[in-house]
Amino acid sequence: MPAPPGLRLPPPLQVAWLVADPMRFFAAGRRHGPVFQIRLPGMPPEVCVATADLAEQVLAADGAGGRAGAVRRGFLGPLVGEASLLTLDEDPWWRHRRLLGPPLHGRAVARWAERVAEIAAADVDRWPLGEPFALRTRMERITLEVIMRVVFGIRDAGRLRRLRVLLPRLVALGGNAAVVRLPPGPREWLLTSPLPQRAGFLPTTRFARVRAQVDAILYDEMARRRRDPDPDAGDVLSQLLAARDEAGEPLTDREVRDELITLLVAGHETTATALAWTFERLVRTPRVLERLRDELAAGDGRAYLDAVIKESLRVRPVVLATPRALAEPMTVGGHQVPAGWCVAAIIPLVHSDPEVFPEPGEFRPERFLGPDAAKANRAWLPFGGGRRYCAGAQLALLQMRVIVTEVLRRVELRPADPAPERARLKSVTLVPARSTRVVATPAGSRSGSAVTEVGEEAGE
Ligand code: HEM
Repeated sequence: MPAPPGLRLPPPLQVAWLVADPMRFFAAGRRHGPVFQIRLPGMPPEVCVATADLAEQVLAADGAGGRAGAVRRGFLGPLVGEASLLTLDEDPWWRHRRLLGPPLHGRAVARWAERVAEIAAADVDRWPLGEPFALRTRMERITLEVIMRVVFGIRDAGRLRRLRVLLPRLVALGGNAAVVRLPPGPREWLLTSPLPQRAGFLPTTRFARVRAQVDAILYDEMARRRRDPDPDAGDVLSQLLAARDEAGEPLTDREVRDELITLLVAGHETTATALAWTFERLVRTPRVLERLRDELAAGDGRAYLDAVIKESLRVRPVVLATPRALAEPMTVGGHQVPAGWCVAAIIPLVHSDPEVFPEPGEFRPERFLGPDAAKANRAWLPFGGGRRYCAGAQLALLQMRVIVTEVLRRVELRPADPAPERARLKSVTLVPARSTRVVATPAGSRSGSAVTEVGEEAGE
């Protein structure tokens, strides 16, 4: 069986192209066929696929030697640790996945709709009116607040104030190339030994200091809640402390810490970016924005709102790919892929297959409402798939429904600049290059639908 064809450029040029223009880079790979190979420096060859059927084959690797954790460990390990859903594989991963499932289930997160709406409303009320601003930054503030309050369950105002500063710093420094690209041995030495800890100018030292400050707060929260548990607290941290695995064992504090940072890293900027793209598309597609406003004002906008969110995540998916390192060889689209290589569904390519999504560049939520909705849903992969399907998808969708509704009932938005925003690569995500620059004005007399309606059905 032949190896898949691919780009012939040397790996350093491939990575330079990927960073400069991710969409053109993958479009160039796609010209070799729906299964193609890319080579990035210091990484095993990666076999990329571009259709829903092939993506299904790739995601089937999860049950057959495909390791998502092994791919992520190198760049996420220093931040999320070793006991994280993102970086674990096999049995230890499965144990964590079962313990994190219930607090993130649709029905469990639905009860947070009112809280999310309050957080969003308080933020929107502070937005500048009549002048351009970056909407993505505001969305990051809102989704960070959601993580701190409903995932970490922090109530103390002083702690919230400190974490509002520390958490974005932690994520930025933990993703800094000067920390991520170091080999594990020297990195561990720089992060933990007393000598380099005196050199405050080093990015590793700055990262280690912020990490220690955040960890101190989280471990203290855990100790308080263990001392004085609140059976009615619905936050994820409280539920994780109470959870027991099949052997009746709880997660250790270290494991809980790693999972809290995991939920922050996986859930904060991704959701903010998804919201930023939703508004970036809405303000440039007045027909859709008008219909959404009208349906929300009429009180039964849930179906159209969901279609808008799905279409936004289709046409501008936040996460680029679903890579798996292969412990066993596998066959994809008639090509043999050896053990040690990676396979990945490239989400924007799957989402722009004209067989499933005619005129794929058009922002048309009706695709998810009409007779072809079932076909569209099968090829819709913004949260990945297989066993490693996004653990926070229900929380992300709940936030998107509630926040879009709250924003539209409070302000009118228009683009600061008519040209659509390009996608820029930020780590493994695609973000709007200008951070969704918009101008807000107070909303007219129309108001949105009840937030409780939006939240109550999140478990569906
Ligand atoms: C719109 C926002 C989001 C998008 C687009 C997104 C997308 C994804 C994708 C594509 C994956 C990889 C799936 C795969 O490889 O097959 C993933 C994994 C994950 N996501 Fe999300 N995500 C979002 C929000 C969230 C939120 C809010 C949380 C939690 C608070 C979260 C937690 C996770 C975790 C823990 C994983 C790792 C799952 C595992 O490997 O078992 N995500 N997400």
